[in-house]
Amino acid sequence: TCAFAGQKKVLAAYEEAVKCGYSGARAGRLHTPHGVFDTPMFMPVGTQATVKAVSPRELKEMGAQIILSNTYHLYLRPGTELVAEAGGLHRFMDWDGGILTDSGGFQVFSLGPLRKITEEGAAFRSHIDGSTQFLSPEIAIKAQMNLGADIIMAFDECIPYPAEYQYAKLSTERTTRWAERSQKAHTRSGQALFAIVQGGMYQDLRRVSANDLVSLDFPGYGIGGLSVGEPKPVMYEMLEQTVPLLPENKPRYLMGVGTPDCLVEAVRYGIDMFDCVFPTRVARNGTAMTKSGRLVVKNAAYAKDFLPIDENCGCYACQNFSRAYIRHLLKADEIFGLRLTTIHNLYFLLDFTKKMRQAILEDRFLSFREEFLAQYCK
Ligand SMILES: Nc1ccc2nc(N)nc(O)c2c1
Ligand SMILES: [Zn+2]
Repeated sequence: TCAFAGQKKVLAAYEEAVKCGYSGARAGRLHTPHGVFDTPMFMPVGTQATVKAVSPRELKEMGAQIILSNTYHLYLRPGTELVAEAGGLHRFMDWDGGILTDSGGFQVFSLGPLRKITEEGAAFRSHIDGSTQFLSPEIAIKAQMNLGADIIMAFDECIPYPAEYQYAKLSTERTTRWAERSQKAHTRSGQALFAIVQGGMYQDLRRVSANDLVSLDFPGYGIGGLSVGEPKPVMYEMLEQTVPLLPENKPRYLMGVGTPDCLVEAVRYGIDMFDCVFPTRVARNGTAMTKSGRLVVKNAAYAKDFLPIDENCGCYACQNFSRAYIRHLLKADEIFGLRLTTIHNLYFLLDFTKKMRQAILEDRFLSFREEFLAQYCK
């Protein structure tokens, strides 16, 4: 194992514990006002100030450290001033762990039906009431300061896939100018602002974006514009181009990823943080995640299967209930069924990142990756 390299800096400081093997994989610790958290880490998504179908107490029990919320949604409803009056997002949703808020960049482009992007910002129609709305770096940062998350994101444009080179170039350059405006608008101490690398699927634009943002000196870096429909090998190629340009002593956050096979590849390239709606979303249509792939517990095959989803899983669902019972609940549209599949899927990913961290610390990450990928069918 390589030597320890850590330097303590204020907020979202990244203390690299161990770098191993011939991969970029590393195990670190992220310092925030709400605690010190282990990486690699998976962050459950709580878009509207709740991780759908589970309580903060259950999240704590399953080992969640930092959870995500979305500025776009909370800005539209109930409003970020209201959350500030309630004492901030931690108080509002009774979560005393870490919170990271996304800036709205992605949601505007994926949710807002009508949108117009200018140098100033993005005009869009609210998906709730169709009203005309506008987000800019200044508005998005002010909203995130109101919410009071430990880590907030610069306002960016998530470039759609595919995109013409020229469009990707102009958009990436604008995202860098927006990052600078985000930095200037960010006046709340005790809160870390991460920039977001863009560049589409173009190696040179990815490198320019990373270099420009690193020279603006942020405490951490998101990698955006990926997991937007591109083939996985293309995503990995963009990681290979981008991650080595980001400072070793700062956290790297791959946004919107993902499935376990993507996580283990991204960790190999040196990613520390992940978020994805996938585990909670597929849980709600009765799909459970296992180390051998997906198990659609709603299928008739499990009607009389009295084993748990996964016999080796330590989660509340697998410790107490059978596939037959969970299938029955899902078929009967019982809310508890969704809760059990959600609890299992979140526990599975949180436990998976813990296993990757352990493998890195014991300098056996590359063999861990091999074994996992051999068993996991995509
Ligand atoms: N795949 C994703 C997911 C979330 C994102 N959020 C922001 N702000 N920007 C992106 O490019 C994202 C990409
Ligand atoms: Zn389980």
